[in-house]
Amino acid sequence: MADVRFLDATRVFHGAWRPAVDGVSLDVRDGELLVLTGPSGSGKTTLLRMLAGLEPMDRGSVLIGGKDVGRTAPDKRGVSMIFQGFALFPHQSIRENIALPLTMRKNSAKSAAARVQQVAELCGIADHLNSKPDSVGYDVRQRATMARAIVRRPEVVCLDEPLAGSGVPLMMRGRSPIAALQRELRITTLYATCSSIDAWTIADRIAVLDSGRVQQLGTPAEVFDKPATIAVAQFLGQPGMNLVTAAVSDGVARVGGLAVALTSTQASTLTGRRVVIGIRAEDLAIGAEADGIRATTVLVRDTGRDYLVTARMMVDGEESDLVVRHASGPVPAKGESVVLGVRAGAALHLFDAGNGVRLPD
Ligand SMILES: Nc1ncnc2c1ncn2[C@@H]1O[C@H](COP(=O)(O)OP(=O)(O)OP(=O)(O)O)[C@@H](O)[C@H]1O
Repeated sequence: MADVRFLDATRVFHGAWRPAVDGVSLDVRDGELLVLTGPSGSGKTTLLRMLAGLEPMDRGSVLIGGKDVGRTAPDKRGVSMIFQGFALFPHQSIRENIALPLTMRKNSAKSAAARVQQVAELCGIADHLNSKPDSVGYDVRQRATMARAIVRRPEVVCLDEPLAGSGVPLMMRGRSPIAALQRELRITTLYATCSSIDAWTIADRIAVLDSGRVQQLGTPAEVFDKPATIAVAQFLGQPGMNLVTAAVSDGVARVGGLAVALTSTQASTLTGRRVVIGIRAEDLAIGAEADGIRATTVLVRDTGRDYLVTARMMVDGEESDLVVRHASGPVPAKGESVVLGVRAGAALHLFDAGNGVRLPD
């Protein structure tokens, strides 16, 4: 096993107007499950492919276990890469699927069989080796995917959207056997996903990418509680954070009936005269404050547990939508006027509207 270090890793595809991966410096700890997340096209796959040696680097370097592998052939890097979906061949048994990386390298049949058995036992699927992937459950299929990834004893495993297209329902995805197995095996793993929910539930640490750059690196709680940029705030959470632009005068940001006093450090850090106030849906309440934000309900969605109410407000002549998680009390009808207040004790997030960076708390 090994740690991984990207230093200024950069990849510019021919004809592209900006780098796909743009000066990424990132340390992945030995034995860690690091989730790379961010919107589609943010550079997750390209970064993994650079680590695996499948994509050249235009600048920067990548080190595995302290060794620069820039000139090391992909099959000598000790990186195992699993692409989208479970990627198990349906017509082959689980035994054959796990053995594939060995048979492709012409290992002797005897040693391959012994290694497959060993890995299957390690992954808790020895009883299913003769089954076809479609005839076993979700848990076994994920474990078989991981078994195939580690059969050649890699130093690092890369999983690129392993659940995409797998038909795994969202409610099951948080209970990830891949993540559970990774914790048992403690093999350094990079896991790319567009799903902030997957990232939140399985990661030791999350790296949020946007436009090829790492926006923030931290534990799920750190990143969720204190998003470093507007891009991270928008991306993480279901629904994403409400963001409202407010003008600042005399150290106070005002929008609708909402007034937020900036600390002196925040005021001196601000590069312009506008902030973006971030409020999570669960931190807003309907009809809580007479001096709250006046808005009109435009959409009400029943989640089964509560309601997500979208209310439209006008800010400087422009429409802006806020989503409120509404768990109790009368549900407003579409078209109804409402007043939105910030719940007592709720965390408000302040960002510099000029550069999108979080203001110091
Ligand atoms: N082979 C390629 N040639 C040209 N451009 C590419 C190539 N591969 C990726 N890109 C571009 O590089 C950027 C990053 O793509 P990448 O696939 O790494 O992002 P991603 O975050 O993994 O997205 P997704 O989640 O959709 O897979 C995108 O703008 C994409 O269009």
